[in-house]
Amino acid sequence: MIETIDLTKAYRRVRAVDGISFVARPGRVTGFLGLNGSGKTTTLRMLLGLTRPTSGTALINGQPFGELKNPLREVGAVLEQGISHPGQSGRAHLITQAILAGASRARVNLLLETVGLADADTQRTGEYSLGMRQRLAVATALLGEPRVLILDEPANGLDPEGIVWLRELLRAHADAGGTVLISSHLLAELAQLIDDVVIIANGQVRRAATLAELAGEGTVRLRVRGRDPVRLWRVFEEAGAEVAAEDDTLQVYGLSPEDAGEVAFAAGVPLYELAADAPSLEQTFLELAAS
Ligand SMILES: Nc1ncnc2c1ncn2[C@@H]1O[C@H](COP(=O)(O)OP(=O)(O)OP(=O)(O)O)[C@@H](O)[C@H]1O
Repeated sequence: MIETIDLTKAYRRVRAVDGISFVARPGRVTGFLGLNGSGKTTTLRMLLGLTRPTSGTALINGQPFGELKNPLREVGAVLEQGISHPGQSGRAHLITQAILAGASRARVNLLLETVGLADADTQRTGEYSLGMRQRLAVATALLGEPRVLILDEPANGLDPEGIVWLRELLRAHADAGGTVLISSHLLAELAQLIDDVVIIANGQVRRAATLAELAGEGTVRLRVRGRDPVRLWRVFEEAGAEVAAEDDTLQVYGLSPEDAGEVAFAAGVPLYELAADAPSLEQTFLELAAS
């Protein structure tokens, strides 16, 4: 379980994180989403005891990171910056980290298999691709068999096969009762991976929901074509809609198809086409993340 309560980090000029409260539950994969600079990394760093909050609380399994008795056995993390020495092989890196985490050589072997690096274990990490480095970082995070996983932009650099691998790994972790918090600036990148979403903007939570709930939200877009686009544009705006044009088709936001039809009828403009597009998840995310 991960919980933040009114968590805040102020730098001299910026409130990087501004009163964030959310929960990531066991058995669920939670996507932590926001545009660049919205405060994701700062929040994750506070959860991991790497940045001190200005105020508020960040808890892992009910305790601040600094008070965890055996942190490497409770929480594993993949942060954005590289973690390994470029001259060290993947295996050597994992063995060093295993000593810190109190993990066995057998676990190192198992994890090299799990993350698909068994055939590249003696290669220097400096020669690894970005995707291989992400796999090594995930293996490192899993060394202490932690129940909580925190991953900052782990999908960066992964090819489609890597995304499938990550999805299966995170799903198995959550199904076994683990808690997973995974950040990204693209919802599309995580849509296949996550159960819940927490969307932040300017250091504040804009929406916390299940992915299924979010899929039912967002502004429906109407595509309208009629005899007199200029007049249609005006009457739709007068009815409170936002309107944009693409060739002779109007894109209308904020009206139902029924209302748009009635407005056009009242204005005496025959319609040739009226279609409603459900918003994509990405569009709904952007509406919230840019607000
Ligand atoms: N050490 C720092 N000193 C001053 N400002 C900082 C510091 N760290 C972060 N910030 C600012 O805080 C805000 C949030 O940054 P943060 O890195 O948490 O965002 P992010 O959502 O992780 O973005 P990205 O996806 O680009 O990593 C930004 O405006 C950033 O410039």
